[in-house]
Amino acid sequence: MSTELSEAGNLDGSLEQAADGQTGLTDICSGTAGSRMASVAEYYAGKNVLITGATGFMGKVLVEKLLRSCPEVKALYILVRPKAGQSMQQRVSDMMKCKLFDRVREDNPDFHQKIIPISSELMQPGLAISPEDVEKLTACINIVFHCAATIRFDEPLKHALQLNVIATQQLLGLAQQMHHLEAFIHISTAYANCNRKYIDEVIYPPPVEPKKLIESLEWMDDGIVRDITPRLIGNRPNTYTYTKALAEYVVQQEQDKLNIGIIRPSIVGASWQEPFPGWIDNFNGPSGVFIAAGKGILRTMRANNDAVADLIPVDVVINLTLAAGWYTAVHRPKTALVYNCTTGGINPFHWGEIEHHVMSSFKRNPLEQAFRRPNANITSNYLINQYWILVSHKFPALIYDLFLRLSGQKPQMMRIFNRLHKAISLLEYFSSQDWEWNSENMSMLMSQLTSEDRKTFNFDVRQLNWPEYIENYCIGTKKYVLNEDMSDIPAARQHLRKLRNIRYTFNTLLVVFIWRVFIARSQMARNIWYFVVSLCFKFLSYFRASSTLTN
Ligand SMILES: CCCCCCCCCCCCCCCCCCCC(=O)SCCNC(=O)CCNC(=O)[C@H](O)C(C)(C)COP(=O)(O)OP(=O)(O)OC[C@H]1O[C@@H](n2cnc3c(N)ncnc32)[C@H](O)[C@@H]1OP(=O)(O)O
Ligand SMILES: NC(=O)C1=CN([C@@H]2O[C@H](COP(=O)(O)OP(=O)(O)OC[C@H]3O[C@@H](n4cnc5c(N)ncnc54)[C@H](OP(=O)(O)O)[C@@H]3O)[C@@H](O)[C@H]2O)C=CC1
Repeated sequence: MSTELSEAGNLDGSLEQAADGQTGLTDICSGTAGSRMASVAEYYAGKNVLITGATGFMGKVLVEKLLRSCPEVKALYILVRPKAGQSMQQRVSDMMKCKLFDRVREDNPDFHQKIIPISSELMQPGLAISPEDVEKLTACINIVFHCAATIRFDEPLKHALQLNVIATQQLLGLAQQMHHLEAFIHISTAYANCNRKYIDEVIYPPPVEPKKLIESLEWMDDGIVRDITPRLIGNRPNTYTYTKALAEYVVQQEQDKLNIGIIRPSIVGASWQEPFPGWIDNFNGPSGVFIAAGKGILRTMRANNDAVADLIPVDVVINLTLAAGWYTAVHRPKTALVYNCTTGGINPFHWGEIEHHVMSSFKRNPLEQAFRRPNANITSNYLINQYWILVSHKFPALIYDLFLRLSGQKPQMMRIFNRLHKAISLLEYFSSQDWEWNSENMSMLMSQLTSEDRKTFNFDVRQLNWPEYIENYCIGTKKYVLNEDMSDIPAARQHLRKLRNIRYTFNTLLVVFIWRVFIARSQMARNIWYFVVSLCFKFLSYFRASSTLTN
């Protein structure tokens, strides 16, 4: 069945035309030449904006930036579902209380009036939006930002397809009913085509015709789908990148009916400048790795020191997204424009450098209650990594769990390491190789902005100072993810000193113990020991004699 499905996709000649969606930048624009162009904030003034995924990491930053830098925006309609026992209203009200919105709150304490939550479960038919809400949205929305997705790397294919592809199709259907829609901006990922080494700003032919895949998976039970997933995703590492590639194709299919922009960010990290340097609220991507290393839990990971670490700050992605929304609506490109939102080609930084700066930052600003002193190394060698996993992860976990057991507590360290190893194994694909992205459209977009907009919606990553960014990122994980207080840093340093002393004591005891075992069992070890000790004595007496002579 898997072969049939993938072959069906690959043999479909019409798919090959998808790549032809690329058009020269000079002939894509129509309309506004000659007249004074509205600035980005002026464009959003009086507009009704629809956002999916507004409760997520990037969605929240998008909502915040729109409210802060486009204060005349009319309303933000956000699609939200109830979750984890919380109603939609409760979730939105909690979100608005979050620290991220402090600056907006200062500027406009009533900012919440502009946020209009719409109940929606994207996995349901019709996105589970009520008919009244559909009517409201189709009557007033001017621009759509589609951020919602499952970003889990271990998501079962059916689920990932339902959310990342089918929900996108449904949203496109809704968008087509909108009477005043000016632009549809879809957030994809720079890794949608990670099966290629060079990635252009085009939509590549999808690995399979999405419609055929959807029809085929419909009748299969979860077990069959799980079995054929590796064959279907082929040389992509997970269902996430696979379904994001399919989603791009689905979006492109509507380019004749809608003005479309597709944003492809690489690895989205903490904010660079706005609203605060280092803002981050999750463990995804590198953040979890940094935290695990800062806590002294993670000591080794497979990554290529010399590979480019294509991190991109979340505020850069959002600034580019808003600018792309403006450009798409104002210039109405004839085909969907793709923006590779990456740093590697413009201001490259490597995993080896990240390792160095993360470690030194956590030594200066330690996390509270670290398990061990932060000291992580990356290596591209499988065997060396396995060795360090054994010595620096499993062995200490075993000892710590033994200590917990003896003191009547529940052992937990081995379980933590097993989860960490699972997470890391899913990330290593991305940290062990590099890709080259063309990001001409990012430069083109920048050239279209006024100098004022270039400052307000800054996505010029040439200005990014990596060591400073990484320092703020690490501090951000401490402040905003772990909710640790900066005033506790002296205590955290004291804790690290204690850990260092424990390590020295432990190492000394270990050497003495091993030596005692050897001495007790082997005549040769005893001879070596006496030889070394007598050599030391001779050296000491020579040293003493020569220093007495010189005095
Ligand atoms: C050696 C140190 C020096 C550093 C230098 C080297 C650094 C190398 C870093 C390499 C990073 C490479 C990153 C590549 C990313 C590619 C990006 C592609 C871009 C994208 O488009 S999408 C965004 C990326 N998506 C993700 O990152 C999602 C990955 N996560 C998952 O798929 C799942 O969460 C995972 C890892 C399978 C775990 O699943 P599960 O066991 O079911 O756990 P939960 O998700 O429910 O989470 C439970 C609990 O754990 C916390 N958590 C989640 N992830 C991590 C983590 N990586 N580290 C630590 N903790 C983590 C999570 O918040 C939950 O906490 P609760 O308190 O809520 O229970
Ligand atoms: N983070 C990264 O490194 C990168 C992300 N991207 C892309 O950016 C976009 C945003 O990612 P990010 O903010 O990090 O992801 P998050 O996981 O933080 O947010 C996902 C959002 O989607 C919503 N969502 C998920 N499932 C459903 C559902 N069934 N019904 C309604 N809403 C749902 C979530 O809502 P809820 O709160 O209810 O779960 C949440 O608001 C995605 O399209 C992703 O592919 C691209 C490159 C890198």
